Amino acid sequence: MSYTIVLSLLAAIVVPILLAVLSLFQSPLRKVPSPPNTNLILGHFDAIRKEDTGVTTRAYSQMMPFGIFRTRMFLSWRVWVTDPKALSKILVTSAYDYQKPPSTRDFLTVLLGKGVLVAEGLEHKKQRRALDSAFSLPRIKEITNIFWGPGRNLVKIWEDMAPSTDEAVRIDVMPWLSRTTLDIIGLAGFDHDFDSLHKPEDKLAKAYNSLFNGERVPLSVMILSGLAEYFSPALWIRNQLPFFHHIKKHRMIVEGITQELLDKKRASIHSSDKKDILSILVRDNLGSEDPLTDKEIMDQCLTFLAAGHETTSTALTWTLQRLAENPNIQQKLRQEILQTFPQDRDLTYDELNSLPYLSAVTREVLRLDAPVPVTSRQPVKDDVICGYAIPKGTIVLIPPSVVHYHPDIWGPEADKFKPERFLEVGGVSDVAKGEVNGENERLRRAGPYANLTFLAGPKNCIGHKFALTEMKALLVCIIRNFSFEEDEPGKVIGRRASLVMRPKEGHLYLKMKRIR
Ligand code: HEM
Repeated sequence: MSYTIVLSLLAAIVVPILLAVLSLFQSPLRKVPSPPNTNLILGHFDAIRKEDTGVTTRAYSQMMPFGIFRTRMFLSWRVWVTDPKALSKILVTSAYDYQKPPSTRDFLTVLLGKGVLVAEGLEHKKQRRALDSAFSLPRIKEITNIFWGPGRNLVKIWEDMAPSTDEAVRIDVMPWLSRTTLDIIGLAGFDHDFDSLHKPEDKLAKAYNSLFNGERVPLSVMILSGLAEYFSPALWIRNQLPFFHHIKKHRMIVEGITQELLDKKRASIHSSDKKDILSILVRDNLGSEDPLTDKEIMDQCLTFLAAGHETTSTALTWTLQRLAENPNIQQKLRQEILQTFPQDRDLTYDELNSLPYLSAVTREVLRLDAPVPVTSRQPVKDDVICGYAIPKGTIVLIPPSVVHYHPDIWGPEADKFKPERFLEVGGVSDVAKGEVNGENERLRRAGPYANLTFLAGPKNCIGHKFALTEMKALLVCIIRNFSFEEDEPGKVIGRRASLVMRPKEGHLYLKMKRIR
């Protein structure tokens, strides 16, 4: 009897693996160009994992003809797409036929619930419709004033840490920026003051750090996620690992706090004209023919907290590092801010956007250090991309960290930090926006798909205007008050992507000095 059970179990595991091996040999994906690799078991994944985020895949993409290439991860192929026409199909025209893979959606569901980041098809359209007004330009203009409070709190704390204009202090900027953006999303998202800048022991801040600042995703989780493509119980086994229990535990803490916020909001919704995202959502929902359920609203809250917090703080962390590495650019930015607005006061949305160099610096950092370096999709039916047959279920990877560094698109100095490229009339920026015809034919063809920081199409980042405005407001606060130097001049800071692309060592030290 037990012999039969063992045999059945073995068959349940071995047969799908054998079928997977067989399908590799029969797959039409074999025709997609692929860089060489020598690791029989892990395939290209081994090299990709060992290097800093983006380094290996950038090398692969430049080795291959432009537009599409294939790598192997264990027993399955991954197809990387950088061709603008193909990207426009995957992200825009056929966006709902290209879904997030089940293992990603399952992972995000454990982390955030079933908010708009996880939803697909009609469910996604419904959720996105419900959220659109809260993230529209007029709303962002209304909440820009909220960004200054946490910005000024940060400046005050850093002033206390760096009391003199003569002496620099060594500071890990990352946790401070993370707390600042958490406080901002608390106020702008829910009209709630977490004040995590002053309360490092804040329950939510701690739970969040545990969720996002944790260890690298373990190899076992990656292997089981890969295996799940052929053997679906692998997903269940993966979700029993301690890594997932850790996530669930901290998520429950975050969920408890957001439930309190939602209850408070509901209780006062008729008597308030608050402009925060949750108030607008709850208010719009009252008059909607197709309202979101309580659970759906809760899950949106978790999604904003996650999507709107670490992405922006990571982008700001990289901005300060880039400015420390480039003192001339830092000085030019400071000059623009001080000359245009000599008085230190809260700026409006339009005033913030009247600073072209600030805008160029922000865009250049988001190009080179895109917080989401790669995302994935899976076609729900067979398709053809760049002339190659792509069977239903293939994992298609869309890598901003490759596209943004491609010399064919961004020119021979693609890997250089050069905010000026966004200021040249008829230069890369205008061409990428599709506004003028530039000299670089490839860039002109790439148009909006040259810059994928916030992706494109119906599932693009709903918070991109929020994020850009928040980054600019915080940079104005910081750069007019402090200067930054590299901690170890010339040292290359490694990049590591878990959910967002952070410094590999888990911290980012800089030398900071007060300016006045
Ligand atoms: C620099 C900062 C940010 C970056 C680089 C960024 C990037 C992205 C990217 C690449 C996606 C698409 C992911 C995918 O479909 O695979 C996305 C989606 C999303 N982002 Fe952001 N984001 C940022 C800030 C924000 C902020 C501040 C918020 C909210 C306050 C936000 C809310 C969202 C939401 C709700 C989605 C899901 C949209 C949908 O699927 O319809 N993001 N973001």
